[in-house]
Amino acid sequence: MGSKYGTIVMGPAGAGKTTFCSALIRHLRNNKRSCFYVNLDPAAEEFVYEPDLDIRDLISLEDVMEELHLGPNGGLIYCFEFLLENMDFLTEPLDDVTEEYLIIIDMPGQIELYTHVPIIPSLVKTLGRGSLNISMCAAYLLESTFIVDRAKFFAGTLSAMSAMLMMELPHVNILSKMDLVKGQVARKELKKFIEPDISLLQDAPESGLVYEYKDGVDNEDPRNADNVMSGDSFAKLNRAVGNLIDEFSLVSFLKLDAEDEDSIGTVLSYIDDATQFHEAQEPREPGDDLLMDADADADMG
Ligand SMILES: Nc1nc2c(ncn2[C@@H]2O[C@H](COP(=O)(O)OP(=O)(O)OP(=O)(O)O)[C@@H](O)[C@H]2O)c(=O)[nH]1
Repeated sequence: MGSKYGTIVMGPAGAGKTTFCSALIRHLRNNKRSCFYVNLDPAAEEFVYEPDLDIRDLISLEDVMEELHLGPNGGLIYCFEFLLENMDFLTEPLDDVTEEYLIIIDMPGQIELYTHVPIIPSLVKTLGRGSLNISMCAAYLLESTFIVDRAKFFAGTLSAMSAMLMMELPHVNILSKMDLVKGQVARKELKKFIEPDISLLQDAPESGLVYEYKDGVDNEDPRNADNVMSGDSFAKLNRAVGNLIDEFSLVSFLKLDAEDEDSIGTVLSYIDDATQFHEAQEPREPGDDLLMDADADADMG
């Protein structure tokens, strides 16, 4: 177990990452806990709480785009490659952070940074290794308004899973901006998204299916369709994706409303569990293990 604790806050653009970081910092301060806030978004603009460490002091996306004539995504990848070559910028200040701090790392919204290229996974490995040895957990935010469109919601769930696979970290999934769907969706309906219920995907209307036939062919025969997928294949694909999510039963979401202290507190307690911060604070009494074994035996019996 590491003697430093941290969370890396990820998720698609606009999911509410920076707002969540601010809410988390506010909550930690209210509860007399310390935190060390790291901004790794080289295109970030404004912060409620000034970062303790900011990638923009090393490199700015604007400069990279201007000087190297790169677009925003290529520029971002360049910034992270530059950071990886200059890891002292990150590791030296973090070396001095002590165990009572929660290190909060605010990431950019381009999900390809964690799902397509191994840049962030290798950065995370560096932080978790060696003298730093930070016990990390990923906090992955998905916007709750996605649930109005099931396909979009499940695509978002897949991106969360993809990040889980790439990062190989304890992972907390969060549905952000819950205030925007509160009162709009019945509690029972919402539950099917919190613990993704794949029947939602199977029941999805097969809208969007297009059959296009070439001229002069038998239009009754789907094999002559010039494109896309038949209704059957589409339903089959949905089923396969649904089963994949279902078998990966680790995917469930915590509800977050950045203005609601209780929801922040709940998310924080999951982060503390995932980083094993809780465990380090509450050392077990000798004999606890025996008690647990006895309980387990009783349950088995
Ligand atoms: N209603 C509501 N709005 C929120 C909440 N959290 C964030 N927002 C809004 O969502 C927008 C995006 O929030 P950010 O925190 O900037 O999102 P981000 O994920 O950091 O964005 P990028 O860094 O650009 O990827 C802002 O207008 C926020 O005010 C929330 O809990 N409720």
